[in-house]
Amino acid sequence: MLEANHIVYKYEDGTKALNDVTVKVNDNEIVALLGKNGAGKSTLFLHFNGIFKPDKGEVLVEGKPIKYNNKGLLNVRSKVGVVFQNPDDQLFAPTVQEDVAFGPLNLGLSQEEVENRVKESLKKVGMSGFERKPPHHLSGGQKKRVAIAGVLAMKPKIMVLDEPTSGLDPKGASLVLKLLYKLNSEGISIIISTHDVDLVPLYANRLYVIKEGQIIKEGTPSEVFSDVKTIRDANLRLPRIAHLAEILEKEDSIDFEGEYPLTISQARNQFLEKLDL
Ligand SMILES: Nc1ncnc2c1ncn2[C@@H]1O[C@H](COP(=O)(O)OP(=O)(O)OP(=O)(O)O)[C@@H](O)[C@H]1O
Repeated sequence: MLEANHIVYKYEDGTKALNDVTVKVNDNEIVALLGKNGAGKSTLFLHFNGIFKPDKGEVLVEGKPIKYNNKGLLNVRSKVGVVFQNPDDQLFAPTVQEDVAFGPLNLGLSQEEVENRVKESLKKVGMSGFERKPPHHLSGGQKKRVAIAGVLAMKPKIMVLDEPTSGLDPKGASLVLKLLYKLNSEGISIIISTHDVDLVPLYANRLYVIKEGQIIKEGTPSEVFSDVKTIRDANLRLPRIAHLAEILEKEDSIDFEGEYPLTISQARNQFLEKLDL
């Protein structure tokens, strides 16, 4: 569905932000890219819809390399929707309605189709009724949802979200994640960047860990978080529940056999079994 193969990218000042990065999002997957500040997550994501062109390597959408001409980029942007880390970088029209309409208008769709898409997208993100508001009058969580609506209005097959829960309170974060989960169940493949290790096991099918512009681990949440050394090496921490299991293993000799629980339900099952209750 979406592939970045051996991407190398250097900024103009000489910072080598990506050094041979290969990641893949399969059909209908939710993939998370985990990495500390400055690891290269945003730089990689800006390659996914052709905003950045790699110095080396290539990005493929539905098996075809991105073409960096106007037609090619329009084609990619109708398939791959990128939601930036900071919604203020994305929302610039005077009203929510105009903002969400911007992408579909650029696709050359009829006024009627554009209006339908705006209505449908705002409904999906729970922002109907905000059409006339200026985006800068919205809260952080509302801005994120309008930014997502703007991408949804393009009817993408793949959504790329840079830290979709950062800066949101727990309820706001949970609303956004539930929305992404729903969109995924409707057939959209998703890749998210984050350092929120507690939420990741709840939604991601597969994880990549990036450090200093290189992928240092790939696998299911359980495979990745069982590799405690790599997680710490990437300057990340274990999910709280796994950390509790790690302490119980060290201090109370409870053997989790290399597979720490990551969610409350996994913990319940494993604790009941290990503690023989
Ligand atoms: N415009 C730029 N010019 C020069 N260097 C940059 C630029 N933007 C980012 N970098 C550098 O590239 C590297 C990767 O940055 P990037 O923003 O991709 O990291 P990130 O993983 O998204 O971090 P964060 O979690 O803080 O958003 C960092 O060393 C950063 O300082």
